[in-house]
Amino acid sequence: SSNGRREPTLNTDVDDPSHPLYHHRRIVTDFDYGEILGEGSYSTVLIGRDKRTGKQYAIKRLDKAHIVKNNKVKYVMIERDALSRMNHPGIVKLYWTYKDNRSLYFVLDLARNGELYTYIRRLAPFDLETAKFYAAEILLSIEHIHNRGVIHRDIKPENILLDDNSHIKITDFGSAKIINENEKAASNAGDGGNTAAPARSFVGTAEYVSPELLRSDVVSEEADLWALGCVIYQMLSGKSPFKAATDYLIFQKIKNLEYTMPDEFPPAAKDIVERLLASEPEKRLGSAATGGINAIKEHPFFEGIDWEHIFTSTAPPLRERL
Ligand SMILES: C[C@@H](Nc1nc2c(c3cc(-c4cn[nH]c4)ccc13)C(=O)N=C/C2=C\CC1CC1)C(C)(C)C
Repeated sequence: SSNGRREPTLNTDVDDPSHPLYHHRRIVTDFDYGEILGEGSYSTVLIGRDKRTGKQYAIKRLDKAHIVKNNKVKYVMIERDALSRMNHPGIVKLYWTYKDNRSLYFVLDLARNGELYTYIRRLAPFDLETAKFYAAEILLSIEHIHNRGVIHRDIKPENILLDDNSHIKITDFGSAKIINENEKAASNAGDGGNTAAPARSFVGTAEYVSPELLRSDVVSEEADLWALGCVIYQMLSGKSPFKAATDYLIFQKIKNLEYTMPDEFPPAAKDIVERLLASEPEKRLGSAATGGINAIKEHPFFEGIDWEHIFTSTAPPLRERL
């Protein structure tokens, strides 16, 4: 089988009484709705409580009219398809979807400790062990996303949530790209230049955008590894590597690879960040040419990480609990 079984996409005829999951479906009145956790451009994420079980979830509510008016239906379907393929502790799980006459609802894991961004802003620079731990969990989650034929394309501290035990949950697949089988095969056949449609229309968050996207080259999995490099840099320095007053100036810095390592930057981390922040995706640590994701796992920066058990281990104390 190909790497990562193709999970069935979320099957809507769960509303059909003959569907095996018919009795598991949910409707809007099954939940009490609580505080708003975050606002996306086309969505609101709020706390939902399942009236039957009392369990709390994050509920992403999308306004149907708004989505249709702004031609975002495709992105909503991609997000739902991408989320439905995921089955990993480091990625928010999608439990059900339902709709009413105004909105679409996604019911997902609630990550009670919020965004990694909040911790970086208040506590960075992290000590090396803490940065190593979170970098390892992010890497394993990115590996799973890629194995399920998805490129996230918007990995950043705001989309890396922390659960009750301060383990990560990657979220927001609204910018994801799904590599369908024949595209993957073709790009493996080496003519990736023209089959993997270069994602020109989309741009993630300026500070984490990969140089290949700015050159409007083909964007592949390596774009998520570039973003990982930015996040490691940010955990260990407190700021993202390519900062500037405007997006245009940020893009210039990225294209010219204009970033500096602060003096106090831990040497063990300097090398891996430099190898992840490689302009050419093929030369980037973790690309197929450099040995894939295993080449990252084997880097000395990750010395001592127990890859098999990290998600069930005790997360390092993030000094001050928010
Ligand atoms: C990134 C997103 N923000 C958020 N999205 C989700 C959260 C979430 C939780 C807190 C939080 C929890 N405690 N304190 C803050 C703050 C922001 C959150 C969650 O728990 N579970 C699933 C989520 C999203 C699922 C989505 C893939 C469909 C934006 C800003 C777009 C609304």
